[in-house]
Amino acid sequence: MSKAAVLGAGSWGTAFAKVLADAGTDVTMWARRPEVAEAISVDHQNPFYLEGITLPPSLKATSDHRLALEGADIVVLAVPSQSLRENLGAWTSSIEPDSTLLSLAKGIESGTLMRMSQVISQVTGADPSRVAVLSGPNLAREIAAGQPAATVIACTDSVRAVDLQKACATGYFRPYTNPDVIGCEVGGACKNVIALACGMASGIGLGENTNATIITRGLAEMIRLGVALGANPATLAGLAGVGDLVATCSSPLSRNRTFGHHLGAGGSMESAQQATKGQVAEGVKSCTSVRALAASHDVEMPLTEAVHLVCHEGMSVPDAVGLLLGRRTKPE
Ligand SMILES: NC(=O)c1ccc[n+]([C@@H]2O[C@H](COP(=O)([O-])OP(=O)(O)OC[C@H]3O[C@@H](n4cnc5c(N)ncnc54)[C@H](O)[C@@H]3O)[C@@H](O)[C@H]2O)c1
Ligand SMILES: O=P(O)(O)OC[C@H](O)CO
Repeated sequence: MSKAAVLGAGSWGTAFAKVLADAGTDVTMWARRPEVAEAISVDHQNPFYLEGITLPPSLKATSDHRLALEGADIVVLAVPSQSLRENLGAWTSSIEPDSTLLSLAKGIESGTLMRMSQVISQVTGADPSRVAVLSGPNLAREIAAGQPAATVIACTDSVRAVDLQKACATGYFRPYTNPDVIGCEVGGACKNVIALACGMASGIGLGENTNATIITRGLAEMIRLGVALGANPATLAGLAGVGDLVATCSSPLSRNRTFGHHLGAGGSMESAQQATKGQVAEGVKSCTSVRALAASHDVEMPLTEAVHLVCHEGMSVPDAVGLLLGRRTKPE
């Protein structure tokens, strides 16, 4: 039986730990706060992030990362992108030498413009073949409630990908393997930015035509960037691209969409942060890093640019809409 450490006990870390436990994997979670670890181990609940969900009694949690990592052959990294490097620095010496490192985070690191798998290899020294990424239309609360969904596990080492697939396949969660790590990471990071744009549009009262237009043109941006970085465009036509875009851009459960909606409705960055209940809306920081990554590869990403201008340079949402619609016309 595989032994997994899930490092991070927020919404997705908790929901994915439940998936692993339901699949028969031995799981120990690490939570930053001891009270979160205690609620998971003793009450089989995580009321801080997934209120009302009962967790499997077999799921254990600790606030000591060394205990979680002891003997783990799967290490699941479930903290926000911008905190991964710092957290990994503290965890690296306790990670088992040949374990597989699975990233759940969907973002691009500010400043370095690195994908999460690159950060993981750089900080831990792990060969890239040991690093995997999980990404797809996976809103945590729906998965935790056992609603059927699929996902992609990307790893250049197909044996590790299949081992991970076995460790998390359940009657409600269907993982597909894919060797395209870059495509999965680009899809996961970019869809959050596009979901912010969809939320902004709904916040100013725009309807489904606008939503569909943003999703479709957002996909075009994502594919342009992915191809420039070496991704297979077919990955972005799959669960980790279109699939995740549709789920995140359409659901009120999405923190990114909710954040954007509050900005569109006239709220401040601070009130939008409160609306997401302190949980991470990765696109707010990643819009700037994705924009910079695109610029460094001469890739045009006008929606990403507009989201950056609204979030970080004080542009109003109506002005951003005007900017986008005022661009020169061109073939599709
Ligand atoms: N929630 C979802 O539906 C979902 C689904 C798929 C992927 N993801 C991705 O998974 C990653 C984690 O998301 P989440 O939903 O679990 O986030 P969250 O905000 O719900 O929880 C974040 C967790 O990381 C911990 N943490 C450790 N160091 C931290 C730091 N320096 N700053 C902030 N938190 C820190 C927090 O204590 C918390 O347990 C993100 O990249 C997100 O995009 C989320
Ligand atoms: O709540 P969001 O916007 O972070 O999106 C959650 C997941 O990434 C959906 O797949």
